[in-house]
Amino acid sequence: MSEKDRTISIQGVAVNDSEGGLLWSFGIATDPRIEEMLDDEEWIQEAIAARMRPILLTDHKLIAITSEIAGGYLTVLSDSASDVVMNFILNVPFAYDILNHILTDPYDAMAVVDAKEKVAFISPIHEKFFGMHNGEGVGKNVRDVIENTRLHKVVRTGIAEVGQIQHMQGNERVVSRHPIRRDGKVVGAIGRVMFKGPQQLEAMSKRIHDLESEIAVYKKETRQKVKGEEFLDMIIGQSLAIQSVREQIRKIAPLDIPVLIQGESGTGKELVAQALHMMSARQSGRLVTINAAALPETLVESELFGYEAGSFTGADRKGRPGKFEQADKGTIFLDEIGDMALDTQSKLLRVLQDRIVERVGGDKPKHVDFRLCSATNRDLETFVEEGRFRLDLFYRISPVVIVLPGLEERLEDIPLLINHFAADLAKQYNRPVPEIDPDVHSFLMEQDWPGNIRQLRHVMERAFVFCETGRMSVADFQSQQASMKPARKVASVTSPQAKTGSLKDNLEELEAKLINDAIIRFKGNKKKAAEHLGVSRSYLYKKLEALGGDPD
Ligand SMILES: Nc1ncnc2c1ncn2[C@@H]1O[C@H](COP(=O)(O)OP(=O)(O)OP(=O)(O)O)[C@@H](O)[C@H]1O
Repeated sequence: MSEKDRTISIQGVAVNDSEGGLLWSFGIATDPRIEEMLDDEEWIQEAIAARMRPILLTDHKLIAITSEIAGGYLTVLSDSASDVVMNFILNVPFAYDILNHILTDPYDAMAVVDAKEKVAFISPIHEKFFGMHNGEGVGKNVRDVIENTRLHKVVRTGIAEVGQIQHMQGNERVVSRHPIRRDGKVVGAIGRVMFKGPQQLEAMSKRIHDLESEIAVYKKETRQKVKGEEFLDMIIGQSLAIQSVREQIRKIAPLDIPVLIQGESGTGKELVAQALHMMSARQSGRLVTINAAALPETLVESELFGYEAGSFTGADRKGRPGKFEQADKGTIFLDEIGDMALDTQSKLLRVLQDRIVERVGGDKPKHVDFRLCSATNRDLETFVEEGRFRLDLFYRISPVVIVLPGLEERLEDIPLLINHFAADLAKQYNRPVPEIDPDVHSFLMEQDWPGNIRQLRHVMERAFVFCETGRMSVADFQSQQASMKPARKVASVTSPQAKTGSLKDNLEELEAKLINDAIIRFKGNKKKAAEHLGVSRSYLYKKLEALGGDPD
């Protein structure tokens, strides 16, 4: 503050004798209203006690500071600052003491600079901290007094800096710096530094850090859960059987244990594998699918383990990671594992035991971290008995087994599935969602579904594509009846010719008939026949083989 400012703010002075009588007044203190106040001993005693007293006149707001002097009292009257300051002094009888506390608080030091960046005030504790004696810093440029200060910058920019860390005397301190304005103009800046014990600060910062990490973990878990639940919701159905499947997935997914998914073709094994992956902690890794039935024997090793550059003719110049490497930190989904050649089974077993892969043509074994999920529509136990599947591999892949029900075990889910596919197909073909006649539900619930949900989807798709009215009726499905004979009626037609009365024999016979019809209808084209039946090609080949037909 300049000399000029200082004289301007003092508006008047008065001297009282020791009895409280007014002896002399100067400036605004000569105003009769003020003189009357000052001439009152009680008022003087109260002013002494409070150290600061407000004087509110209609045209003036003043602050009186009264001190004892030899033989009487001296009162200095100055202009009040803002209304807030005035209210503070008016309402807090110990306002002076608070100001004194703020200026001398040993845990919360203060420094004030003027517009010329000179130190106008610095708390005694702060001065001591910098090894200066009382008053030594005042009047000096703040940069020469406070290490790493930015108060001069705050004076220049007028921008506050709150909660920053300042390195001083080998310590990290939390500081806040604020510009101070009068009539909109920056007249100085105030800096405050927390001098709390370093242990307290460290403990506080550690606690904040711990809480932040905890929150991050919860956030990640919630995100994973929400994302995972979306995949679980994709498994449509409210039957007890499908509810139990969803419950098993929920329980098993977070555990890093191998899972075997068993179920007929088209029952949703791949959907389950996706949900298991997305509901596990590995969801940000990849879900890599290997179709074991389609693995060409000559390329098994390079497919599964990858290869190094130039390891065989036709190999990629840079080399390529195999499926296991791609699944590192993720999940490997071995689909149709029952159809895996015995030789390949041994190779697979080695990786499952050691979790180490070596690229073809390479010499650097690599550890891979994956969760194993396998699926089959085969009866693996029988395969093991027949020597077509390794027992040790069977144990490795099946600590937990999820068995998916065939569609005939949950016919009550058909209406839900129909609605789901209708909405899905409408999206896929960019058409409005069709209305569905209620008797479509009962009609489709009466059919036989050897190809399960995949077959139901195909049937829906064909009907949807040809339905031009925006309303699907039974007629839209009747044309496809060759591929979905009514289960109950067919059973009664075929039972007289069946070898025995058992359901299994009847179903096998019916299946053989349907396959035969499809092969005839598509003039031996197995791809089309499999599509029409809603089964995978490999399933059709196996069936033809079993029926003694020519799979090729
Ligand atoms: N519960 C279900 N809800 C909705 N769609 C399903 C459901 N189950 C299967 N699907 C759908 O049926 C089709 C076949 O499912 P998926 O490929 O998962 O069967 P799969 O058991 O793996 O068959 P395959 O053994 O022939 O490979 C997919 O289009 C899938 O989205």
